[in-house]
Amino acid sequence: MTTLALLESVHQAPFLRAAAVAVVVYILRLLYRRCKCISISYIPGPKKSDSFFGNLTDLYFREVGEPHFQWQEEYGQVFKIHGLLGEEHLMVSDPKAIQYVYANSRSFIRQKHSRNLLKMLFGPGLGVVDFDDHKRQRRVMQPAFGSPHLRNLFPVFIRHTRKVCPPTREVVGDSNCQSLQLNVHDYATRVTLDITGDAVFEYQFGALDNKQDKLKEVMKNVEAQSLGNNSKSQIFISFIAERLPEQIIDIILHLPTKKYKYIKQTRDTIAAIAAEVMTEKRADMRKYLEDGKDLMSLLLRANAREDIRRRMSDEEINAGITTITFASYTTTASTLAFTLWELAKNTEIQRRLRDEILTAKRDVLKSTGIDEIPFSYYEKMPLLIAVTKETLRMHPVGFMGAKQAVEDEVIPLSQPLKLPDGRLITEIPVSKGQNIWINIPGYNRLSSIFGQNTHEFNVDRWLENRVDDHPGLVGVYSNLITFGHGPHACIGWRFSLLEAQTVLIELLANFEFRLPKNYKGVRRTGAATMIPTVPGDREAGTRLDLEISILPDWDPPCE
Ligand code: HEM
Repeated sequence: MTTLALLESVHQAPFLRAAAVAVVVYILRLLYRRCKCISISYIPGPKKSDSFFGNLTDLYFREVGEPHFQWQEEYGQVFKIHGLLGEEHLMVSDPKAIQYVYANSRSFIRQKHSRNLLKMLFGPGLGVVDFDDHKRQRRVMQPAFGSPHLRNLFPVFIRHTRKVCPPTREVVGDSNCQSLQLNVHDYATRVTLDITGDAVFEYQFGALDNKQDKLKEVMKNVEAQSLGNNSKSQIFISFIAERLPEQIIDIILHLPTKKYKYIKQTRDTIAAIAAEVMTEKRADMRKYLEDGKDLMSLLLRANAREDIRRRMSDEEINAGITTITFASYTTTASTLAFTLWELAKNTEIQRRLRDEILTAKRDVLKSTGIDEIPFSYYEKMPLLIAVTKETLRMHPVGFMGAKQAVEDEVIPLSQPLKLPDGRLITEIPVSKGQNIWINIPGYNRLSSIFGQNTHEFNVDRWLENRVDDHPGLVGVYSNLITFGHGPHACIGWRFSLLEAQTVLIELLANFEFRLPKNYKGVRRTGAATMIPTVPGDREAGTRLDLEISILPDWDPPCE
């Protein structure tokens, strides 16, 4: 193609025109930033792996954690990595720096490509909006995720959890040998989707009854095949496309690539479900205008307000439903699957945890006559809590802490950083637009916080050493950064803990989990969240196979 023909096609195709403008603006911005001199060039860090893509190929193509741990080992808690076209990014696992970046939500917001991707998928929901819009939406939704309301939701958790066991027992029981290899992620996804729908919106997805095949199929594809970047050309297209002005990002969804085709399919499917939820609830509007603390009542009451400072628009409510659905069920399902994987590898811990669960069940049955451990009792189950914390530490599924400075800022450090010329610095000035990655996998493995051998799954660090006794560190739960920190920290962390623990109790009381006979490992793959995949076979989608067998002599049975 001649230069003239190329220019002509750029001129004629709106997307190419927008892309060309984005590249030019980007290069000018880069040059401007270089001239302005608040540079981080002097900070040590890994060499580029690729002259064009910098270290982004490490971040996207290697297993989640591998580059994070390697660089942390080599350069410490603060280092520089290379982005596309010579851009320089900061990566931090320093607790004080993390605290500062997360807590100052007016100075640091989600990186633009990540914000655009979420906006494309869900619209202007929590996680995408910032500043006053974020404060307003968060204030409306918060009561639905507080401890008092969760108490009301517990029966919903139990109801759906109990639906997992009978069909699984049937499938395993029919297999002649009383054990079977199953994709546990699939079961976890179905139960968390059903719990989210019912507990949050009183909507019955029916995934455990195989009613929501379309959504499940779409979501399986979107995570494994399109929300990450699987090739250099995908990194490049995402780089351009997801940096376009927010007002026109929707045109990207018409790009003829597999990635955006899946994203569009997903968006259309979940938007249709959100619209269905809204229509259904509006038909029964009076019920929601009362004093309920469930999310639907809170959203619809906010929608009906006259005061625009407290009102939520139809578009925001739709975005709220889709954001919560996605943020809730994918994350908790993968966390559950990683928990079962750790228990399959550590059979002695699995045995001890099952003992704790069965003892609790017997105690409760004896004292109350009810075969159901109330959630207030979970606090008296130290191993259940330790297994949960250790899994969240080892496998933080929301692994991408992609932040960007909105203005020139100075980030403080908890310990001095030694520069190559011998100088020690205790803070890092950054300029407006600087990309910062919170090294979430790396922080969760810091031995200064979590003790020795942090790459090993060891529940004793929580039982004996009480590593969460350190006061004033980061995170909303036990010094872990897994649920984020500050105003944008996970709104559903308590919901997720209660849900995962309830499902785990039921599964371990009924089944034993082992590594499958042809076990080839599990790959922690980066997409929008961290998902388990089969090593060397991303096309197989999100998958974690384990060998399951029915436990003998469990009484009373699960339903
Ligand atoms: C193990 C399960 C989960 C993990 C690891 C997780 C992790 C996270 C993280 C790290 C963030 C912060 C992102 C940032 O810094 O911008 C976040 C935000 C969020 N999470 Fe979760 N999450 C989980 C479960 C849930 C559940 C169950 C819900 C809802 C029921 C939920 C809803 C949200 C929402 C709405 C946000 C955006 C909050 C905001 O920007 O104000 N998450 N989550």
